[in-house]
Amino acid sequence: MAANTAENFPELKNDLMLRAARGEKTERVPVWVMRQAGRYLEEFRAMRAENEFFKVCQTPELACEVTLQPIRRFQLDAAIIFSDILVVPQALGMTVEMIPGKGPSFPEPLKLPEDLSKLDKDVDVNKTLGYVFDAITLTRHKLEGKVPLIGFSGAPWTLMCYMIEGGGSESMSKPKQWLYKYEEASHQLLNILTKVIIDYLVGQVIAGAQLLQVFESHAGHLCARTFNTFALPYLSIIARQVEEKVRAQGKEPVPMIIFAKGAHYAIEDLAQSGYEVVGLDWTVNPKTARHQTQGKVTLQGNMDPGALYASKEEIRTIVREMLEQFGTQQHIANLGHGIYPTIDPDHVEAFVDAVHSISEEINLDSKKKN
Ligand SMILES: Cc1c2[nH]c(c1CCC(=O)O)Cc1[nH]c(c(CCC(=O)O)c1C)Cc1[nH]c(c(CCC(=O)O)c1C)Cc1[nH]c(c(C)c1CCC(=O)O)C2
Repeated sequence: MAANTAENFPELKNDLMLRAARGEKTERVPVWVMRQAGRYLEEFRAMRAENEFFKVCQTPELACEVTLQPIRRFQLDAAIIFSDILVVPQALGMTVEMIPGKGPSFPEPLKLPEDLSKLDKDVDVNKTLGYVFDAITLTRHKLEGKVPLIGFSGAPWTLMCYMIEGGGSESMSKPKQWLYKYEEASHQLLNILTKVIIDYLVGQVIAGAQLLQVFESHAGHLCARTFNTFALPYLSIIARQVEEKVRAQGKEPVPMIIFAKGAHYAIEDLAQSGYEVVGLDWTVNPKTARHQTQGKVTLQGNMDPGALYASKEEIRTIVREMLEQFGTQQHIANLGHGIYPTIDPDHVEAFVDAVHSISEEINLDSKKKN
């Protein structure tokens, strides 16, 4: 079957991630790693030496290749399509550059409410982001059903941060000014983003994505009050409308993961916001999160990304503690944020293998006891 059509995909051989996300029983804990395709892999660095960052995103064959790199090396239970959250501001008409050693940069960030008129408000995602859909479809075929493929988008507040701040920042003071000075314009921008994000995520499912993760990476710059006003309502609309619109297109909805980094104050609300899975950063105590979410959702996370600097033996000890705290059901193991570029890939292997072998062992022990 042609690799460019979103049909007749190879049969899925490992559905652990999907079962865990839906709250079904799993014989071992599935695991994947945020930024699992990235600079800690020499084959990724080789690809980047030849190709500019957004060129990799925009070329389905290259994005597919990079997505598969960690899958070839490690026994991961999911692949995540190689792209970036900032392709959405690009689709809205903004210029984004990826500057080596610095990160993303917007030469013309939004400064005042009137700048909203510069954005393309009627984005046709098939035209502007069709390359991501093509990369997803190609990757679904090339994965040969080995593991499911995760699609993703940045969340409205997080994208608003970059579009106004113009890049990374310690304080995100410029977008925060908008929240307090230009409340109406802030909601206008968040609505523009929500609309395109919904279309974008639906398009990813139609193209073949089997789970979706929404990255609210800058939730930690908000407080409970601003999160409830400027982030949570939009996150809920996204979960609800993506499900409805996927169904309306005659497709089965896929499980959705919300990762709101730094939103420890919102875990109870996030568990009721329409997502099947709530991702936790490494500052959250798994037992507290279990208590707050009461089995309503699957939890994802949350080993300190820095723990991959520990020895392989120490990594096993840390993984065991993490699994004991989460329990082995309704859990998807991951780091609490993206992997650092200076991590030794052998330690990623130790992490992945430890999650599998230790969770299986705990499950067998509890079966024997019963
Ligand atoms: C905030 C954010 C961005 N991008 C993303 C987020 C949300 C996750 C998070 O909170 O980290 C999401 C993202 N970015 C990338 C992926 C690919 C899929 C994966 O393997 O996880 C995903 C899921 C590739 C990338 N995106 C980027 C890289 C490294 C840049 C390079 O290759 O030169 C990769 C592999 C660049 C990027 N892109 C972004 C930043 C701030 C940076 C620079 C930071 C850095 O240098 O690590 C924006």
